[in-house]
Amino acid sequence: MSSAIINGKEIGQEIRKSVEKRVEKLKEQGIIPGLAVVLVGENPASKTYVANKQKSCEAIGMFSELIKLPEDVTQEALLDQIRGLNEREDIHGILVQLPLPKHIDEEAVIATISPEKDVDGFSPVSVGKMMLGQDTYLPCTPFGVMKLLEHSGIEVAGKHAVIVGRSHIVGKPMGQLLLQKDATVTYTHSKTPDLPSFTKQADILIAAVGRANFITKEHIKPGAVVIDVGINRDENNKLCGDVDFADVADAASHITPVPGGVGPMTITMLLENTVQAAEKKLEQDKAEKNM
Ligand SMILES: Nc1nc(=O)c2c([nH]1)NC[C@@H]1CN(c3ccc(C(=O)N[C@@H](CCC(=O)O)C(=O)O)cc3)C=[N+]21
Repeated sequence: MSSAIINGKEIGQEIRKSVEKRVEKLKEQGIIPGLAVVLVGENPASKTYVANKQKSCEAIGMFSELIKLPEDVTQEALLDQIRGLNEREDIHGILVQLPLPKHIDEEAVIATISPEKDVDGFSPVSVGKMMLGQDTYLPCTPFGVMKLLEHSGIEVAGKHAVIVGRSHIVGKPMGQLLLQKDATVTYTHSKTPDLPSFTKQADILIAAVGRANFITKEHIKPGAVVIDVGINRDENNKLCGDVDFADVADAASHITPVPGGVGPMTITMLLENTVQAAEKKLEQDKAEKNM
């Protein structure tokens, strides 16, 4: 069997074009969508990601501001920064780059982001609304995976989706979004015995374990759709996913590469969420003026 490679870069570009049109519309009404990115410390990977996010914002005419704080910033100073951003009229979305240094209470930081500006979809309010199927910002990576499936013409309803990994930011919400589209969902994780016996039942397999080349063809049912959310470095420091692409590619019907699969979609959905935040704020401001 030969598999179709799902091109996240291309699909992401296509979506970005339509997001860019919405940015132009907002500009005609005097609004420039603004994203604040808070970066704590000097983690080189975080710096690269943050630079990519800023570049992507600017490429479609959005405004992005980087708030760089030292590694030893206090919890209170960080919370103050976020409270300040919550109040800013020109900032529609706030993203605090994770992970944060160990002395910082990550949960408290995320909970301080105003839900109206939580374009990452990580805050307790956003997560709760997502679980209830209410209107909210969806976490960018799972949201991006849903768009990849949609744009690739892959039906989700009635399929068995197996998620490997249960992180708050990928595995858990990924299962919810698939469930909302009528998939049957199984969660697996590090304590799942005989993992291949579960993954081999997957019509759609989501690999979000954070271990390089962990998923091999022994885990795959022939014809399965394989979505690789991992971003790891192999022994040669080369970027690679959680899926051993060369091993799995022939067995899968569709597969996402790393790089060029899910990663570009994560950033695309961050742009989408930020533009949506700006649109919502404009609508609200208009409604208030008419009262
Ligand atoms: N608050 C927060 N929100 C995040 O969304 C968030 C975060 N913290 N911390 C780190 C992770 C990681 N992440 C990536 C996004 C895009 C690519 C991406 O575009 N990757 C390219 C390759 C980039 C390269 O070449 O290094 C690709 O897969 O093709 C990767 C990683 C967002 N994260």
